[in-house]
Amino acid sequence: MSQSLFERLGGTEGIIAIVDDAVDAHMKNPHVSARFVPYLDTPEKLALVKQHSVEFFSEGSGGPAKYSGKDMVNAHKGMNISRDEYTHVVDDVMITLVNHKIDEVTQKDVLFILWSLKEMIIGQ
Ligand code: HEM
Repeated sequence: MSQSLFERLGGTEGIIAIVDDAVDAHMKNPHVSARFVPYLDTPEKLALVKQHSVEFFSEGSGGPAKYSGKDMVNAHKGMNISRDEYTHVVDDVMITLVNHKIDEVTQKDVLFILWSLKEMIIGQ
């Protein structure tokens, strides 16, 4: 594999588009929408969370960005996210990757990263 994960996700532009569409999908997914829809009332906060998510996936995939958000435990602290909610968020991300025509090896790479973060996100 010669291209980095960052490159295979379409670089910064690609990751921005994926994060936008994944967050839209969370807003429409009845299993998790209540977690995300309130951010429509605070667009600056929504933009910051999206920016942090772009930085997170850029840095984690070999891109140039420096992540400036909270660590995964603290970012989700006090939310008591369930395993079911976690699975729905991962589904939304994977469907977004398919919609963006991201190849299957790259889908697997992202899935593994999301899976490896699971216990930092559930039940915090
Ligand atoms: C699947 C793995 C997940 C990853 C990699 C992830 C990643 C992130 C990142 C990078 C942020 C930004 C943190 C910051 O701004 O400091 C964030 C925030 C957030 N995440 Fe997640 N997340 C995941 C799963 C979930 C799930 C399952 C939910 C709820 C169902 C969720 C709900 C939220 C919310 C509501 C915020 C905004 C928190 C705030 O107001 O600062 N996340 N997440």
